[in-house]
Amino acid sequence: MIVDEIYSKNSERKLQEFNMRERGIISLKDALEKNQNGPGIIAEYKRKSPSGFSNKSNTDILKYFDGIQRIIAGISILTEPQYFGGTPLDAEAVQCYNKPILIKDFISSESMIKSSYMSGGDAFLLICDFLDYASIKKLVQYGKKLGMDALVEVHDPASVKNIFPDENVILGYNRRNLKTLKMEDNSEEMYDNLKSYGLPVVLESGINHENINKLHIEKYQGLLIGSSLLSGDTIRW
Ligand SMILES: O=C(O)c1ccccc1NCC(=O)[C@H](O)[C@H](O)COP(=O)(O)O
Repeated sequence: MIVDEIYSKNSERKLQEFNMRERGIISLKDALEKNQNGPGIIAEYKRKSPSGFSNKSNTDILKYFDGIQRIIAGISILTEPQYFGGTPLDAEAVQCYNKPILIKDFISSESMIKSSYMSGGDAFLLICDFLDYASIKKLVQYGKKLGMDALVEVHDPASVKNIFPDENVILGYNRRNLKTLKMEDNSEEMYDNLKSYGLPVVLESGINHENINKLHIEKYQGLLIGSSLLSGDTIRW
């Protein structure tokens, strides 16, 4: 499975050695909780993805965020180069918008969290479908020491047992099954379970102008949107 491959290559990733932060931490969790008029949009930047997305319309990252900075609550950056065409330079570059930056890499170690922090990240991703409870707990607590929030994401209902709820945690439901790469939306069934933790919940993947009014988005504190916005889609509700 591609995602297993990505995790297995984490040990080969070149980590950020120099502190490229230009500002203090901006809490993604606070930004989503403060967002009044409905869910906050977390706009994701990527040049490509394993499910076949290729960014042809917005190849200039700063031009892209110049254009949408007024309508978004946060920024998601994939710095992974091989599968997403990313680089830590993307995270460093978007600090200028003073929006919370989520490093959406497949984080599996404290050194990757530290590297995300040094690149300008304010939050990081932990995926319950691939990391066990003990790892999620350890990494959430390490990130908390740096002042960072953790987006603790699930797709498979069986992975909910790996959630470690803490004050720096945001929960995410990924509509995409990262084991099959298929969009398998179980959000109706999963939402109440996730909401019972009393933490903000973000809906992720495959959100576009055609389905946004069918996804009951008013229940969520955040929407994580990549491909459709990068392809020029207009998202409004
Ligand atoms: O997007 C993929 O193809 C993908 C494949 C394997 C693992 C993760 C993948 N994407 C990461 C994400 O979760 C999405 O980039 C993010 O939720 C935005 O999704 P979208 O709006 O559909 O681009």
